[in-house]
Amino acid sequence: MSIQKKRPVVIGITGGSGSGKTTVARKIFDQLSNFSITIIQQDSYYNDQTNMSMADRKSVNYDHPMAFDFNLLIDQIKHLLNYEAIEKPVYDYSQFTRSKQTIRQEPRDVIILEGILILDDERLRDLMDIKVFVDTDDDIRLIRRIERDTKDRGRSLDNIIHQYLKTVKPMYHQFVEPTKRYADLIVPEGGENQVAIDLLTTKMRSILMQRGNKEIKNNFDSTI
Ligand SMILES: Nc1ncnc2c1ncn2[C@@H]1O[C@H](COP(=O)(O)OP(=O)(O)O)[C@@H](O)[C@H]1O
Ligand SMILES: Nc1ccn([C@@H]2O[C@H](COP(=O)(O)O)[C@@H](O)[C@H]2O)c(=O)n1
Repeated sequence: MSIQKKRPVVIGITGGSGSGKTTVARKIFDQLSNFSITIIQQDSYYNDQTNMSMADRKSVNYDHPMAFDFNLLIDQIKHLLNYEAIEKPVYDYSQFTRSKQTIRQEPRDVIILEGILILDDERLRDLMDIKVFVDTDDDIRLIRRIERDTKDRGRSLDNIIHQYLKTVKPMYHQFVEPTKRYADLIVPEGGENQVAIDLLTTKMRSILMQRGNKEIKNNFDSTI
């Protein structure tokens, strides 16, 4: 086995809202926690809308590729690939824009990139070693979204249903679902699919070994 130049492994995990992307990302994180590892969420890279009125911010289509700052995301992933730290933006759902604060993200050997449209941009796809699509039926995703957005994002049922019918569902079928063709692996049952999680972590370990990335015992430094 030839040793390649040390470089972080990037795994992209996509799928519709509520499909189980975050759950899969966390399971991979846990299984590879002996490596230096982090999760980057595409939601952190929603456009900065500080200069817009609240009414305008609320009317944005958050499921369209134009809602995201892909240039910043790609630029920051490239820095992490060069083992350079970044100042990661923080998204504030309550304000529908980026917060003033940023979080310093130190470089890691494993980068899990998770979000609804990460496979939509070819430049971003080209930075990934493994691409995964979490495939979950629309009705299940809607139920999960209702539960999450009422509890965690303070949204009303009327608002969630209106947004789902107006943008979330049509954008899923227009932009998210078509990126399935770029995936190396399609995972039904999301985080409950232990076989898929094991296959992915085994492959990632093998790439990490090939690149000379070492396991760190008691890796207290790993962050999400
Ligand atoms: N396979 C599964 N079975 C049951 N519930 C799940 C499963 N995967 C995820 N969930 C739950 O569904 C909700 C949405 O999952 P999450 O991973 O946050 O989705 P996403 O990141 O794609 O929006 C969470 O409450 C999570 O616990
Ligand atoms: N202000 C916002 C920003 C985003 N959303 C929704 O978040 C979804 C993506 O996040 P997941 O964790 O669910 O994948 C996306 O479908 C947006 O509609 C929002 O509602 N409000």
